[in-house]
Amino acid sequence: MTTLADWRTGLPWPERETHKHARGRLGVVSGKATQTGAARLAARAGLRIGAGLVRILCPPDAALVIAPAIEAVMLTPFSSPEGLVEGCEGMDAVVIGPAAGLTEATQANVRALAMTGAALVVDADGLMVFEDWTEGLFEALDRDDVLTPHEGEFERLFPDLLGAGRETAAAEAAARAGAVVVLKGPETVIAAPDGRVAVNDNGTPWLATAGSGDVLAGMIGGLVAQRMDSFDAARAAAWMHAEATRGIGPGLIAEDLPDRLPAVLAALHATSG
Ligand SMILES: NC(=O)C1=CN([C@@H]2O[C@H](COP(=O)(O)OP(=O)(O)OC[C@H]3O[C@@H](n4cnc5c(N)ncnc54)[C@H](O)[C@@H]3O)[C@@H](O)[C@H]2O)[C@@H](O)CC1
Ligand SMILES: Nc1ncnc2c1ncn2[C@@H]1O[C@H](COP(=O)(O)OP(=O)(O)O)[C@@H](O)[C@H]1O
Repeated sequence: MTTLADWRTGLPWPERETHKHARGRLGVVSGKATQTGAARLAARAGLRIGAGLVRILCPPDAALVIAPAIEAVMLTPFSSPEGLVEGCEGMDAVVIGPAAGLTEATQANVRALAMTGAALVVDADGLMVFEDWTEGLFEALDRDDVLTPHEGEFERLFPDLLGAGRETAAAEAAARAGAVVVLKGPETVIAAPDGRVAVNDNGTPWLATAGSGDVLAGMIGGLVAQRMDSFDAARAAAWMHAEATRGIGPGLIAEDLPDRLPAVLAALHATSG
C-alpha cells in the first residue's frame, strides 16, 4: 500500500517563466443542450486546480447554452468524433463522460480521443456506454488514462470483482483496463495498472451530492493536464475533493467545491517547501 502523503511532493506549482499553455491544457466534453452542467462543473474544477487553459467541447446545440455560463473557460463546438479530435488538438488531458449521453456517439468519442496524445479521464456515461463492450474501452486505453467509476458503474464494467473486496477489486480492474482506476465511495480506492494501490480516507458524506463526481473528474483532469503522474493526480484530487468540504458541511452542493480549492491549494503550497 502506498502512503497517502507522498503525492504532495509531485504537485505542479507554476514557476517564474511559466505561461498558461506550459501549465497544462484541459479539454472537457459536454453533453447536449439540456445536459451541460456536469461539464461546466468539471471544467471549473480543472481550471481551479491549476490547468492553464480549459476548453469545453460541445455538440453544436449546446454552444448557446454554455457560452453565457462561462468566463475563463473556452468553448469549441464539434459535430463528429473527427471534429472532437480536431478540437482537442494540443490538449494534455481530456475529461469525457459527465452527462455525455448514453449514446453510440459517446462510445465513438471516447475511442477517438484515446487515439490522441491527451490523457483521458473517463467518468459516468463514458464508462456506462461500454457496459456491453468493455474490451472496446480497455483496448483503447493507455496507462496514464483514468477511469472514475462509483460502485454502480464499477459493477457494470467489472461484475465479478467487488466480491473480493474493494482494494483487490480496484487493483484487478486497473490491471484489466490497463489504466488507473478510481473506485469512488466513502473510502475511494485508487489503483494503477503497475500494482500501486492507495485508499483515500478523508472523505465526508457531504460529498454525496449530485455533481460532486463531475468535479472530481475535472480535478483529476486538471492535475493530469499539468503532467502529474495519473495515479498521484487521482490520489491528490480525491484528498483535495474531500478537504474542500471542510468549513461548509451541511448545505454543500457541488458548485461550492471548485471555489474552495484555492484555500485547499494555498495550505498545500504553504507547506510545499
Ligand atoms: N449537473 C449535472 O448536469 C449532473 C449530471 N449528472 C449526469 O447525469 C447522468 C445520470 O446521472 P444519474 O445520477 O442518473 O446516474 P448515476 O450513475 O448516479 O446512477 C445510475 C445508477 O447507478 C446507481 N448508483 C448511483 N450511485 C451509486 C453508487 N455510489 N453505488 C452504487 N450504485 C449507484 C443508481 O442507483 C442508479 O441506478 C450522468 O450522465 C451523470 O454524469 C450527474 O453527474 C449529476 C449532476
Ligand atoms: N458517503 C460518502 N462519503 C464520502 N464520499 C462520498 C460519499 N458519497 C459520495 N462520495 C463521493 O462523492 C463523489 C460522488 O461521485 P458520483 O457518484 O460520480 O456523483 P455524481 O455522478 O453525482 O457526480 C465521489 O467522489 C464519492 O467518493
